Formats: sequence, structure tokens, C-alpha cells
Amino acid sequence: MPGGEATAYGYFGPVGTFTHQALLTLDPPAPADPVPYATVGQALQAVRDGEVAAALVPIENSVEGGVTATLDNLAYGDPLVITGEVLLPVQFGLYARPGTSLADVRLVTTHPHAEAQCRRWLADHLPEAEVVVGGSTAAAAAEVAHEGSRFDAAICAAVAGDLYGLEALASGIADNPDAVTRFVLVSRPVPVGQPTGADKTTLVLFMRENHPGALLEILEQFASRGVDLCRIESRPTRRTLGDYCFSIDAEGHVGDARLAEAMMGLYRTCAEVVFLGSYPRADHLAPDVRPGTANDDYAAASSWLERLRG
Ligand SMILES: O=C(O)C(=O)C[C@]1(C(=O)O)C=C[C@@H](O)C=C1
Repeated sequence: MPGGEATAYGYFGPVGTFTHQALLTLDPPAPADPVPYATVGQALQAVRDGEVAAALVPIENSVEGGVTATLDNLAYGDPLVITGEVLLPVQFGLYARPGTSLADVRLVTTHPHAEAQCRRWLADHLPEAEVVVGGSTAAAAAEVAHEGSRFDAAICAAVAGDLYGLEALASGIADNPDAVTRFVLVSRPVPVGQPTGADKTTLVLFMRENHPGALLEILEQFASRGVDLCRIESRPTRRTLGDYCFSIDAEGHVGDARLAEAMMGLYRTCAEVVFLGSYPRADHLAPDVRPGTANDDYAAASSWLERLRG
């Protein structure tokens, strides 16, 4: 970087995406002049290239599930780590150029996750309309705003509709009004922060070979140490059809003895364990520590073993 290390953050843009709104709620706040990128891949590549200090990208939605562009990029690209997360309730509206009525809408554009979250409304209110999925909800709004755009309307946030000079044809159109998207702040590998008592750890696990009970062996590492999982999904390894790895969020921090022990068990059991960071939970929920799994319990067990070994 000319002029030294980058300090600005990147995000999945343009201005007006849900990711941009989530960025504005970061605590501590993001440095001034965040940089929008048109795709999750470009935002994460900018972090790898040192163009930005970190990037905020969506990873999971309460209705549509994992954002595969993010999960796969983190699992397979050059190493990156998650240092924080943000939760944002997401609500959608249908926005069009002023003067358009609902009856005029034939062609709609939006982000694939937004389309999936408004499917019922679209089937009920615009059964004849075609939906073309594109970059992001805000990019869809910007596209519709062009005079002469082939699209009649965009599904996006009210912020994006207003920003790009569109008018709401309908608001609150999500099939589930309580949907929440989770975003993660990603940087190049940095020393892991201190445990806060309410943390999450993200891992990707590659198995040695497929065999009966392989997933159970992974789950046992967590279960026997009283570690709860917040998310587990399988993703193709891209090697051969039917070969999958597991993307996991576990409750706790690599500095917590029970999670560290579970990770050592995974290291022994799996072909590869990709550590994607331990970071504070956005909901500040502290884990329910099962009897015998606190740091003191592990320390007492180690001292006992040391005494036995003389
Ligand atoms: O397109 C946007 O506005 C985004 O920030 C992306 C994204 C997603 O990837 O899930 C974020 C939240 C909504 O669920 C829909 C789209």
C-alpha cells in the first residue's frame, strides 16, 4: 500500500446494502471512508491484498441459511480470520422509478437471498413477473434507478430505495417479518483476542475419509466437552461428487479449555481443521457451562495427571 497499511474497511456494497447498514452499527465504529465492493469475493480479496484492513460480509440469514459465497471463500482462499460479527434485522420493500404502479411491474431484480425471502409475496402479488437475481439489493436499486433500465422494480431495503430515488410500491414484503442476517468482520490473520465469556469460534473441518459415523466422531469432540454448536452445514469439498467438509460455529473461544480440548480432538480426528477465528458474540449470550467443563475443571484434571505421573 502506498502511504502505509490500509486502515479503511471494505464491505459488500454498493452504499445501501444490508451489509452497509450493518457496517454502520459496528462497535467500535468502522474507520471513516469504507470501501464498497460489488461481490463478497472482491471484498475478501481486497483484505488479502492489503487494500483494506478488514471487510464486512454476510455469512448467514435466519430464513435462507448460509451465504455460500462467504463460507466457501473463507474455507478455500488464502487464510483470513473473523474478528467480529453483527446481527441486523432485514426487511424488504418493492421499489420502482417514480410513476410506476404495481400493475406495470414485469421484471424485478434483487440479490438471490432477498428473492428467496420474498417468494410468497411475489407469488401472491406479482405472479406474472420475472425475477432476475443480481449482485446485491442496493445494486438492484441502482440499476432500476437508471432511466431506460430493463428492470421495472427492485427488492431492497428502504434505505436503498430512498438513496437511489425510487418509490415504494410495497413495504414489509418478506415472507418472514423477523428475518435476521449475520455479518462477519474479516481480516488477515491476527493474534486472537482475549475471551469475553460470550464468544463464538468458526471452524471448517475436512474429514480423513468418508466412513460410518464420521460426522458423529466430529460431534462427539464437542459433545463430550459440553460445547454447544450454533451452526453446522456441509459444503462440497470440490474434489469429487459427494465429498463434503463441515462449516461450524461453536460456542466459546479457543482460549476456553473445553473448546481447546475439542479442537485438539478434531485435529487428531480430521484431515484438516481450518481455524477461522474466535470472536465476541453479537448477542452477548454467555454459554451454559456444563458441570466439569469450566477452565478450573480442566486445570484441576491436568494437575491431577501431573501428580500421577510423579
Ligand atoms: O444485498 C444486500 O443488501 C446484502 O447485504 C446481502 C444480503 C445477503 O447476502 O443475504 C444480506 C441480507 C439480506 O438477507 C439479503 C442480501
